[in-house]
Order: sequence, then C-alpha cells, then structure tokens
Amino acid sequence: MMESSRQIMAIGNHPALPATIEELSRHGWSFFQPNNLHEALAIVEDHDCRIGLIFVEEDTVSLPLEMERASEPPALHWVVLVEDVERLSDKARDLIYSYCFAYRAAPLDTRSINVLLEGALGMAKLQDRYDAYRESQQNADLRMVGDTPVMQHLYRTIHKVASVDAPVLITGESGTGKELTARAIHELSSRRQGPFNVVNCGALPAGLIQSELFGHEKGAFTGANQRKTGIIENSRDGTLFLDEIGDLPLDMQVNLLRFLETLTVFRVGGLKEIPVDVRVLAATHVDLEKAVERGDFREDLFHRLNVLQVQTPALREHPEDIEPLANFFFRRFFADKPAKVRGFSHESLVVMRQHRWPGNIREMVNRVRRAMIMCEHRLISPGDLGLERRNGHSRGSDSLQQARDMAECEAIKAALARNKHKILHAARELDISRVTLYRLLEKHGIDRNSGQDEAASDFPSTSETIQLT
Ligand SMILES: Nc1ncnc2c1ncn2[C@@H]1O[C@H](COP(=O)(O)OP(=O)(O)OP(=O)(O)O)[C@@H](O)[C@H]1O
Repeated sequence: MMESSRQIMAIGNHPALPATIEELSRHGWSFFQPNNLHEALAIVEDHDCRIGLIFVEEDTVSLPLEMERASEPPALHWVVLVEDVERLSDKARDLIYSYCFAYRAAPLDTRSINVLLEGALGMAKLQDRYDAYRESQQNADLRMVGDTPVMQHLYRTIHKVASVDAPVLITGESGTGKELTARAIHELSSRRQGPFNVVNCGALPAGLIQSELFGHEKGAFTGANQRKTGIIENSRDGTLFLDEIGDLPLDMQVNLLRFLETLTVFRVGGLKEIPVDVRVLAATHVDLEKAVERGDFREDLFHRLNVLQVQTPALREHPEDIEPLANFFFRRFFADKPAKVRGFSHESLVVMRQHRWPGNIREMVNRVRRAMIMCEHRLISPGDLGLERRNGHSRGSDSLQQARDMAECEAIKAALARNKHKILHAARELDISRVTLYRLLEKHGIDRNSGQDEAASDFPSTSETIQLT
C-alpha cells in the first residue's frame, strides 16, 4: 500500500480558510478544495489524500459522515476547526466526536493546526501499516485468517490433501472451521469448477435422508410425484461435504459405504445403477473411533472416509490469532455497524485473550457481530462482547450467556451424578438426545466422570458412555 502523502482536502467557506491554506502550504502541505461530495470522493479515489481539514459550520459538519458512508472503510482522517464549540448544535458536536480525528477551537493559529495535521498524517501511516499487516494475516487463497504455527500447519495440510482425489475426514471441535476447510480443499482441488454441496447429516429428517442423498424415481413412494435427483448426483464432478457424519443413522451408513465403494447410486425406487464421479469430504466433532467402539458408527465406513485426515485446531490452541480474527470479523460486519464504532478497546482485546472460546471461531463471529450492533461508544467494550474480565476479581455480574452456560453446565453435571454417569439415563432426564448430551459435554469440557471420586470412577465402559478426557 502507498505511503500517505502530505495532501489535504480542505472544506468550508469560512473567510479565514484561504489564509490558513496559504500559511500551511509553507509547511509542505498541498490542498484540494472540492465543491461537493462527488468531487471529494473523486479526489480520494484519484489521489493519495488521507487528511481532511474542515472549517465546521452547520452546513459542512455532516460531510465527514457522508464521505464515510460513501467510501468504506473511512478514507480520511479529519481535523476540524471550530470558531465556537458552544454555538454548535448537539448533533454537530456528536458528528465531530464520532467522525473526526481532532479538533481545534479558536484562536486558530497555524502552528497548532500544523501539529494536528502531522498527527493525522501519522495516524494515516499507522493505518496503512495496520492494513498491510491485516492482509498478511489473511491466507488469500483459502480465505482463512490466522498466521500462527498451528494455522500454518492446517494450510499446509489443506494444500496437500487438495491435490489428491481421495476422501478426507476433517475433525475438530464445533466452530473451528471444518466447513471452511472443506471449501478450501474443494477450491484448491482439480474439481474447483464443479459444485461444492454440503449435507448436514444430523439435520436431515430420518424419513427423507435416503431420498435426499440418492434421489428417487417418480412414484417411488406416496408423494413422489416426479423424479428427483439426490445431492450425491447433484455433486457430480464436484465435492460433497458430509458434515456431522457421526450423526448419520446406521442404515444410511450402509448405503453411503456402498456408494463410496462403487461410485454408483440407485435412486429410491430405481433399478438402474447410475455412476457418479464425486469426491467426498466428511467432518465430525465427535470421536468417530470411539463411536465405532460403541457400535454407533460402522468400522468399514470409518476406514473408507478416514483415508486422509485434517484436524482444525480449537481457538484456545492459537490465541495469537484472536486479535486478527476479531479485526477480520469487525471489517466483515463494518457495513452493519452503528455509526460510531471504530474498533476494540484495549480491555476487550485483553478479555478476548483470556476467554476460553468453547464455541471457537463461530462464537467469535457471533460475539463480534452482536457487539458491533450493541456498542454505543467508539470502542467495543468487554460488556458489548458479553465478556467480563476474569482476573480473579470478577466484577460480580455475569452476562446472560455466561449465566446460561453455567446453569447448563451445572444441570448436566447434576444429572450425570444422579444417573450414575450413564449417558443415556442422564440424557433422558434432561430431555435431550444422547448426541446432544455428548455435544454439550464437549462444549463445556465436562468429563463424563466429573464429580465422581477416584475409587468410584472405574465403572465399565458401555455403549451408553463416552470418555472425553
Ligand atoms: N480461519 C478462519 N478465518 C476466518 N473465518 C473463519 C475461520 N475459521 C472459521 N471461520 C468462520 O467461523 C465460522 C464457523 O466455521 P465453520 O462453519 O467452518 O466451522 P465448523 O467447524 O464446520 O462448525 P460446526 O462444527 O459447528 O459445523 C464461519 O463463519 C467461518 O467462516
């Protein structure tokens, strides 16, 4: 990015402006004086002009706001000159506070204005460096953010597996970027021109899975008024991403295995074997080997899918990426932000580093998005993020989400204890499925045995239990 130069956009009809411009020119500044917003935007586009100087009157004060709305991210750092702050309306004062780098009230001497302009130029240069740094954090071809060794390792693995046309099993906690990883593999593979289709195996209604995956012929069952191709066929020459593969019912696992072995499908009610060239990527946040041990997942299918492996790291394993990620999402949601928000307060960055991020990067996406909507100040505070500083001197109030998480965690531990740590029984008492309970155990980092004393914890492992340590 080009270094910011000493070019200034000067705005206003104040009688002192021409003399001020003349004097400042002696300090090496050059000036543009646009007549309207359109001209101002053209100057920003065509020249390396990063500083605005504005003599604020009621009719000019909204220009910084209009320019910021028209060119995102904000193009200029504004230095505001004000004859008399007290005479400005509240709205004008608010606009100055929200959109301008600095202001100077009368008496307006050139030396002090020059100091402010130097400061604004320094800020523009700092921003250029920051933008360059942020771009370097973003792995361009994968559209993934993070530059730490664990993320570098992930990128290398993605590149390696992308070049081989074999199934890949992507493992990692919820929200760590498994789907993003699958997309990156597809986009870097020779199939990138073909479709990339996603099936969430846990979300398909039991009665529809077969038809959704394999399609059906007209009249195959009541309501099948016409032929429908399934998502496997629709992924021909592309990639099919099977998310939450651990949730696929056992009977469907047999059909999927058959497809992977023959690369042909039978539509429901069909007699013809249809060849389909598609690469399958699968993801799971549960331990499939343990699911195999419990009899919940077919061993032959596991081996078919587990040809190549990619593991997405939990966010707490690469805390140095927290700030670049937060800034990345800040920019992504920039257009939805309330006018004043400029970034994160130092305290927010500290609490984000301290937070454990059980929901990983998805949790960060949600917290940043919410904070940008809720924030009423220039900088996002820990409270806006729903995170309070935890340094042993708690401020006494938990966010609603933290309170909910704590209550959920306690309810699960209590149900496990009451049910002698039998997953099925505890899940029944909590009125949730076993799969959901496993997920919650992982989310809260609860050991199934928690609360048991050492001597009592060696009960036999049955198909109803899971070991999360
Ligand atoms: N390295 C990254 N850089 C930028 N955004 C990311 C990164 N990793 C994940 N995300 C974003 O985080 C969110 C969650 O990612 P994704 O859906 O890929 O996770 P997941 O592991 O598949 O989640 P789940 O297990 O819940 O299905 C998405 O909005 C995704 O774009």
